[in-house]
Amino acid sequence: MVSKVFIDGEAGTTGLQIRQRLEGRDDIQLLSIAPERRKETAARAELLNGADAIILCLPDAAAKEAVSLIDNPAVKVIDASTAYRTAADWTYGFAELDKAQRAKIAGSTRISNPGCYATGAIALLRPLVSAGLLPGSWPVTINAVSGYSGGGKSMIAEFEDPNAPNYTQENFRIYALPLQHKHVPEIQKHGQLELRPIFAPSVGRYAQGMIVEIPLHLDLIPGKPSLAALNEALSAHYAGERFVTVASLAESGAMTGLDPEGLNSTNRMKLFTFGTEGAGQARLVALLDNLGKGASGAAVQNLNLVLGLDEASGLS
Ligand SMILES: NC(=O)C1=CN([C@@H]2O[C@H](COP(=O)(O)OP(=O)(O)OC[C@H]3O[C@@H](n4cnc5c(N)ncnc54)[C@H](OP(=O)(O)O)[C@@H]3O)[C@@H](O)[C@H]2O)C=CC1
Ligand SMILES: CC(=O)N[C@@H](CCC(=O)OP(=O)(O)O)C(=O)O
Repeated sequence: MVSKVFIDGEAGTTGLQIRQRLEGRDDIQLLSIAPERRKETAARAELLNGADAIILCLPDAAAKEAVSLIDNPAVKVIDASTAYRTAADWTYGFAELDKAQRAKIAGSTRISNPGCYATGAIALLRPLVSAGLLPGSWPVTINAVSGYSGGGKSMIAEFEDPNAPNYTQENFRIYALPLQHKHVPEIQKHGQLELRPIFAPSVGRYAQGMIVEIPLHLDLIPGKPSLAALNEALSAHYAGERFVTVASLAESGAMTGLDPEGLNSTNRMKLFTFGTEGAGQARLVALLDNLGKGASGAAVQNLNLVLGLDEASGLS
């Protein structure tokens, strides 16, 4: 059976990458809208209701409008925006969240694709909170760096196009200084944190690739977990997963640095537990492609699940 898929916002950064991942597949027929009609309500409504599955790659307001245009109850929706990531009636599209999530995604018609930073942070936090190694009440801080494609077409122009009104020659900057980044609510909810985490993101002068890290004072945490215990809990949680892997303590211990571009163009994420055993501190790190497991790759993984196809189709 061939499933009909419509990507609303297919000309954007996330939409284009999803399109590239789906093109050439014989189990999927891509429905397209004429570029000049891509913002016309009537044209979009027809495709939004005529597809088996749709992927929304739009700003939040446009994503909400698209959802309001759907009246065919059979249509399966994957939304890449922030609009529904903490909504109770939507399923969070991180298949590796816990043992039940994959089946929940497969059985849902409303799936919110996680934020890129949130994917890394939740991947590190959730298993440790679930295993009781990190109390949900712990004051968590999260630091991260992203390539500029994370800001979509406008940020790509800011860094690449000297004629863009916002063109910059900066090599690096921190941002989200009022501590109100849009990913914080989903990190808090799906990371099972009672306290709102402090999130300190930054962007560098490279296109794509992301590092998300959580430093911990292990000696202050009840039970004083060891680095090995953290590493074991992460490894156990992701055992058998194809797209999320955990470096062994030996591998992490032998490393002298980490390149944020290391998993570019893949749907993979790798987790590391850095530190010196016995020294009471840990630096937990997630490496992923903000446009891969952080966006388009995850969207295709969710599409495969919801259509009952091989979860890894079109993904590496
Ligand atoms: N970039 C990333 O790393 C990630 C992005 N996302 C999310 O995905 C969504 C899309 O982001 P991104 O691809 O980066 O953004 P882009 O700005 O690159 O693309 C957005 C696209 O949506 C189109 N669009 C805007 N409004 C409408 C509308 N009313 N009707 C139809 N099309 C519309 C835009 O058209 P036009 O071409 O005219 O501008 C553009 O093509 C956002 O919600 C973002 O938060 C999620 C994870 C990661
Ligand atoms: C570098 C940069 O600006 N990144 C974006 C986040 C990436 C993104 O688009 O967030 P979603 O995953 O929620 O769509 C930001 O911080 O707003």
